[in-house]
Amino acid sequence: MAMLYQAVYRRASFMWCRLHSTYVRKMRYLFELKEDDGLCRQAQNSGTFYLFHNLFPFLQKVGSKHFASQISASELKRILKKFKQDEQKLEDSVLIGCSDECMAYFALDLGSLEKMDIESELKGSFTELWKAFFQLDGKDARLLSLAQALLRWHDTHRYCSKTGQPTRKNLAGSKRVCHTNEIIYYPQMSPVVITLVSDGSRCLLARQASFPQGMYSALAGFCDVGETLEETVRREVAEEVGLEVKSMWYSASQHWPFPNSSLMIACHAMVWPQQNEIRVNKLELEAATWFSLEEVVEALRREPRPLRQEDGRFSLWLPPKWAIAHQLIQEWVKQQSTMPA
Ligand SMILES: NC(=O)c1ccc[n+]([C@@H]2O[C@H](COP(=O)([O-])OP(=O)(O)OC[C@H]3O[C@@H](n4cnc5c(N)ncnc54)[C@H](O)[C@@H]3O)[C@@H](O)[C@H]2O)c1
Ligand SMILES: [Mg+2]
Repeated sequence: MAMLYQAVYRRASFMWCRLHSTYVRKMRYLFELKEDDGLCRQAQNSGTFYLFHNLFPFLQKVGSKHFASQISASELKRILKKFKQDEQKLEDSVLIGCSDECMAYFALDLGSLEKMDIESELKGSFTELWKAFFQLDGKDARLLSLAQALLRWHDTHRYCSKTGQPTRKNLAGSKRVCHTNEIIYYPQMSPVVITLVSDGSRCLLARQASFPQGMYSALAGFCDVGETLEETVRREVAEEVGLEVKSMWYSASQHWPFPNSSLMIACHAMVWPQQNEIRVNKLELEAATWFSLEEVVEALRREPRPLRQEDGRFSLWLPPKWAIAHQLIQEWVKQQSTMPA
C-alpha cells in the first residue's frame, strides 16, 4: 500500500513539475510536508540536513569564507550510528525549505552528542550564529536564521502553558500539540519596526552600547500589543530620540533571529526640518546623530567591521548588505540623488 501511495505521489509530483512554476510547486510541496507526517517522514529519509549544537550552526570554511554545510540523510544516519544514537533522531528535525527540485531541507540540533566528536568527524565547527552571520552569504544567513528560530521555539515550548503536559511537534515542526486538550501552538515571532529617519537632507543613525565599535544603524523597536505599525514608528522615534514623525512609508521586511525570532518591518520616516534637535534616550541608546549624504555614502563603501582612525576614534560603518537596515540606508541614498536640487 505504501509503495502504491509513493508511486501515485511521484506521478502526481511529476505532473505538478510539468504544469506549474518552480515557485508554486515548491510552496505546494512544503505545504503538504507540513500537513502530512507520512510524507514528511519520507522527505526526511531523502532530504538534506543543517546541523546545530545547542543552537550553534555547523559551518565549514573554504579559504576565508564560511558556509553552512548540508549533510545528506544517509551521511547523518551513518554519524548517528557511529555515536550510538537511534536513527529515529531524524524525526526531531524541523523543515526549513526545499530545493528547486523539491528536495527537502531540515535542521537538527545534535546538542545531546559530544560537540568536538561531530566537529572532527565532519571537519567543521559549531559557531555562534551572531559571529557567523557577518561572514555568511545572504541565502545561508536566511536559512540558518529561520532554522535557529524554529529550533529555539521548539526547545522552549515543550510543555503546554495551560495543562503543564508535554506538547508534541508534528514531523515538519510547523506546530506543537497538547494532546490532553488538543491546544495547538504555532511558532511565534515578534513584530519589530526599524525606521530610517530623515529631515530632508540628512539621515538619523543610532547605536546601542552593545553594538561593535563604530557601527550605527536605523532606529528599531518592538511593537506593543494593540499598536499599528504607524503608531510603533511614531512612538519609537519619540521615545528614543525625542522627535515627532511628520510622515512615513513602508519599505520591506525581514526575519531576524536575534535575540529571539522577530519580523523586522522596515520604514522610512520624515521629521520637520525645523524641529530636528535630537534628544537621546540614554536608557535605550548610547548615541544618535544626523549624518550627511557624503558621510553615509563613504560608510557604505567601507567593509562592515570596526576600523580605528589615527585619532583613536572608530570610523562609521553600517550593517552588512543583507540586513534590512542596510537596504533602508541604500534606498535613502538613492532618494537623495534623485531629489531635485
Ligand atoms: N535587521 C536589522 O537590520 C536590525 C537593525 C537594528 C536592530 N535590529 C533588531 O531589532 C530588535 C529590536 O530593537 P531594540 O532592541 O532597539 O528594541 P526596543 O527599542 O523595543 O528595546 C528593547 C526593549 O524592549 C522591550 N521589549 C518589548 N517587547 C519585547 C519583545 N517581544 N522581545 C524583547 N524585548 C521586548 C525589552 O524591555 C527590551 O529591552 C533587536 O532584536 C535588534 O537585534 C535589527
Ligand atoms: Mg530600540
